Amino acid sequence: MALRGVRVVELAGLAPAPLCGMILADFGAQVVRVDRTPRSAVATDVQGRGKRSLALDLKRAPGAAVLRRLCCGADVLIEPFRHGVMEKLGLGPEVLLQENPRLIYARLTGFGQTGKYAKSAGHDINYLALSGVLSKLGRKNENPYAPINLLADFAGGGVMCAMGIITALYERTKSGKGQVIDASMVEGVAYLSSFLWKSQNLGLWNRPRGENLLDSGAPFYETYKTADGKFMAVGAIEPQFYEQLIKGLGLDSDKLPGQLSFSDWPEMKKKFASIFAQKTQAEWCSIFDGTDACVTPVLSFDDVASHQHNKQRSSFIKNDQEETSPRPAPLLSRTPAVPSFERDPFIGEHTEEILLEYGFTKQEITELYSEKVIEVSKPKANL
Ligand SMILES: C[C@H](CCC[C@@H](C)[C@H]1CC[C@H]2[C@@H]3[C@H](O)C[C@@H]4C[C@H](O)CC[C@]4(C)[C@H]3C[C@H](O)[C@]12C)C(=O)SCCNC(=O)CCNC(=O)[C@H](O)C(C)(C)COP(=O)(O)OP(=O)(O)OC[C@H]1O[C@@H](n2cnc3c(N)ncnc32)[C@H](O)[C@@H]1OP(=O)(O)O
Repeated sequence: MALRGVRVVELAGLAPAPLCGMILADFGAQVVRVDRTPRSAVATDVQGRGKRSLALDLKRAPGAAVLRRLCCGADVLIEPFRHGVMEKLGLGPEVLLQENPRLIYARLTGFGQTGKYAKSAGHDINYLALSGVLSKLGRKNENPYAPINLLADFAGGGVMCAMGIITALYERTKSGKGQVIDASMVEGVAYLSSFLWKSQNLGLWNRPRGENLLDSGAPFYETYKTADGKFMAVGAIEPQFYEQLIKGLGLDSDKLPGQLSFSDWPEMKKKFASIFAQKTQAEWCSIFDGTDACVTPVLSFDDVASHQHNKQRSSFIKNDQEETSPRPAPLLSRTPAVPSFERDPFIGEHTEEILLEYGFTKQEITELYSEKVIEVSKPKANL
């Protein structure tokens, strides 16, 4: 796998950092998740695939010292706390990079390491709001709408941070040096929205929210309910594809207003909606599959893995617990990701083996354990 041999220490966090660690693990990195003690706490990381867990109390000086030693032997540290937390623990970048100048110290936060909000709490919706992107999302005459926590937490956060780490790893092959990554989700999601900024002069966004080409204003870029209560997604932007949509709907384009006649869009939406409501999703699929009309079913999580196209590409996988999830993307031809099929780790499940691997002696481990700096958890037998 592409990242084989890369050693990552991920400090347990809420949602974005766990995705970042999981991506690196899927592509072959050895990811150690540092969980809090006590180990009786339930892991909140549902993206623990391929990781091992070490339970360590960072608030105690010997615990912080353990992390410093781990970072001496690691390539990457991912920390998900607000600015100042690591410094307070004596684990700031100036300390860790001095001890290991090759370390890539990734700081994945909402607001970044500097600025008015650097020390404030926040969540996806707040980062999305501050990036300007949230103001663009939502239907006509409705409040801005945050599409789950996908955009800031995961796209602008976890994925962007993984990109930063891989870029820094590549740069290190030339310089031999690590560096600090200040991955702010506000900036990550703003960067992700570059197209919106760069396309402003094209007139794509001149109208109020929900009345533009790609923000649910256009009838040919919309979802429509079918006779069986399901939905179809329509993305027929280019005129040649729009023509196929019109044909599939059984309409005659000579009798319709022009595709880009904004004032007719609300009426056209009503027309399309009433036609889509006359057939089931399966019936619409049989009409549009194999055409270039850019019309696809809106699949539920129940249906997605068994859809023929996804099945043909094995886009979804089942782990040993029979849980379905998306296969890592993108597909690399020679060195594809090989996700673990095992269950996620329990908190502290691998404490001892990780410490041994990072050069701690049995004696040291016993002392850390008796001082309650680390915790060790053995999975219970399934009786
Ligand atoms: C919208 C999403 C969030 C969705 C998350 C949900 C999926 C989950 C949220 C709540 C979960 C539920 C809940 O936990 C209850 C149940 C628990 C059960 O176990 C499972 C079921 C639950 C129902 C559970 C289910 C789900 O998991 C939830 C519903 C987001 O937007 S996530 C993005 C958030 N933002 C960031 O990550 C940006 C950077 N981080 C921050 O800004 C802050 O960390 C944040 C998120 C605001 C939290 O602030 P907080 O004050 O809590 O933390 P920090 O200031 O960062 O400081 C951390 C402190 O912890 C100490 N520490 C860390 N590690 C250790 C250690 N190993 N040992 C000792 N101490 C440690 C550290 O020193 C800091 O201490 P101080 O505060 O004293 O400095």
